[in-house]
Amino acid sequence: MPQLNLFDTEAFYEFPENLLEYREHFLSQEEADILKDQLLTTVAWEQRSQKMYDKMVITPRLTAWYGDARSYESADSEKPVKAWTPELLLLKQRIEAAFGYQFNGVLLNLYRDNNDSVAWHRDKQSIYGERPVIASVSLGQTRNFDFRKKDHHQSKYSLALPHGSLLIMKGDLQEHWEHRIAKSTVPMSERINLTFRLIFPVR
Ligand SMILES: O=C(O)CCC(=O)C(=O)O
Ligand SMILES: [Fe+2]
Repeated sequence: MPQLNLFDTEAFYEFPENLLEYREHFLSQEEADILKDQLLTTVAWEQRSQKMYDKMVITPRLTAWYGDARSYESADSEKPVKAWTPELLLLKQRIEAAFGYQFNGVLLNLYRDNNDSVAWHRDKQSIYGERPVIASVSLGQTRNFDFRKKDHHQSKYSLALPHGSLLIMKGDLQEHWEHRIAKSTVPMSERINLTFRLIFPVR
């Protein structure tokens, strides 16, 4: 497994290779530049609120959902889903062709600067159970993607996700590991992350 860096050697843990697939240069520099500019200006970015320990807090990043037309009626009002744009559909099809997985929706996150983040969590919303396959494309500012074992927080991994990279999370990853993008004290420019998922009922 290339490019998996340990957070800290004391917290060493063998990261199971069957949980991740990684392509550092999935998109060329030019493709990634074009897509990033396009998404920054055309996506319907929204700032949402989420419940955290019984309080509503503003999500520290902007988000948007796009997906299959047949998913609209299943989407709750908290998560309005827009129809695929041509560039998002093309990217989805390219990942599907390269890896043989299937997706019907994508969650986009925009981290505007070093103060934007996503807290430790697991992604278990899939109707396909505990072992969803999620394909994550990163554009713009390189940020560290941190993992920790759900029931053993000292077991940590951190992976820097650069412009144009693709990370696939699969197997028991969401069952046993949490992940996050931490805030940073270092000034940073914007980063877009797209997570393609199979999340809506397929009929
Ligand atoms: O920004 C990322 O790389 C990950 C985002 C994430 O974990 C999520 O949207 O569930
Ligand atoms: Fe996530």
